[in-house]
Amino acid sequence: MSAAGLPWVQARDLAAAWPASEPVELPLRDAVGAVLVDDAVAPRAVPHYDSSAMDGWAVSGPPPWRITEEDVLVPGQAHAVVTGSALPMGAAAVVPIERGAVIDGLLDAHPPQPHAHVRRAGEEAPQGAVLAAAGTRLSPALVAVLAIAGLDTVLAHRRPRVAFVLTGDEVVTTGLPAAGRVRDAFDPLLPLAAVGVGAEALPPVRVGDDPRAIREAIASVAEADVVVTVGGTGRSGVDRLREALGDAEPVFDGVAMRPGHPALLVRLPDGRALLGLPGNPLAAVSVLVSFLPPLVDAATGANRLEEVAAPVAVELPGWDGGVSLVPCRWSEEGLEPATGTRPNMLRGLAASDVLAVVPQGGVPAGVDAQVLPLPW
Ligand SMILES: Nc1nc2c(c(=O)[nH]1)N[C@H]1C(S)=C(S)[C@@H](COP(=O)(O)OP(=O)(O)OC[C@H]3O[C@@H](n4cnc5c(N)ncnc54)[C@H](O)[C@@H]3O)O[C@H]1N2
Ligand code: MOO
Repeated sequence: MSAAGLPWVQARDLAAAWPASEPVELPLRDAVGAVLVDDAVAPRAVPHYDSSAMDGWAVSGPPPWRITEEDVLVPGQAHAVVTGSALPMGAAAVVPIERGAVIDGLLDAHPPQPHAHVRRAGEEAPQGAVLAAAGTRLSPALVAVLAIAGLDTVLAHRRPRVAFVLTGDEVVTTGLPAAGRVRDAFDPLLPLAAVGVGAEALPPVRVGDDPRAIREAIASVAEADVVVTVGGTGRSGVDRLREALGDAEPVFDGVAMRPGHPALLVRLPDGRALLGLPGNPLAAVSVLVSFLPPLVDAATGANRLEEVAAPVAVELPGWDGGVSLVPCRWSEEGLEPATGTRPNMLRGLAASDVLAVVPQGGVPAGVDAQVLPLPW
């Protein structure tokens, strides 16, 4: 195995330097994961009217209260309300249904505190408040905030669409494969991992080890912002990815990382990014988790490479050739490396929470290692 390749950190920086997509006006329904170009501002107070927080009666003045259907209350009057009802003018508080009794049209209850069970207009946000600042990635909860405030669209960099092109004549999708054949490991793992890092995943496309078919498959996913291929990154006669890529501009071809050293990133002639994952499943995930998050962040103009670190429970030895990505699980003692982590294996990954990034010198027990969270 060759140890040559671009240092892992530099390869991440190149992915993170990808140009951002053009901002678009997005309906809120499509805005989760998008990054705001402008501040999202409350067009009016939230909530925009005084309302009841309980089913019961809006009341004015001290008890007892005569029940009325008038929209304007004077002291001594009560009006039936449900949760969310606009309060009648003149109402000072709400008496919950379980705290009052009506006899002969007269409501009696303990006198409520002023504003008891009343939601005041503007109590969540005044008009003009910044609900989400420019540069914020919209979570589902933030989109709900914008919807409640009455917004319909936002100007944002939408989350990039990622297409997967899975190569390999030997890959089968059902049943027990014969010797020399292998069951597909990547659908739905890779699409869900892409969603987990903030992208939108298109259904995977499958092709054999044929350069023309690979080229056509890449062209067929024109709606994707990032194309991720799997397999064919090697140098054998059946590894045809580079041939399929033709004149695409290499950004990096080979990274000093283990597993995953054949990783490649190219700029397609139309400017889109193509990330090539090696076929070995653990290597493929290691490359995806290393380079898709910075590509997604860059596409949305976010450009943040968050570094998370945690102590390791036992020494993690280094590798002379570059960075090792080691599947680990959290324990009370720190990160514990999994077993079953050869590049073609998956059980160690399935038992892990993160990939620890181990530099050439290794990480002694008790010392922090950078970690990449597994995106599921
Ligand atoms: N002479 C050398 N041989 C290899 C080297 C090397 O440096 N010199 N590197 C090894 C490493 S490391 C890797 S990783 C692989 C890279 O392989 P490719 O990207 O060319 O991928 P394939 O040859 O197509 O497949 C490799 C392996 O992965 C399995 N595979 C492919 N697709 C799937 C799938 N959808 N689900 C499950 N498994 C899949 C495939 O059957 C092979 O077993 O090269 C090494 N060799
Ligand atoms: O580098 Mo390979 O990608 O170990 O399996």
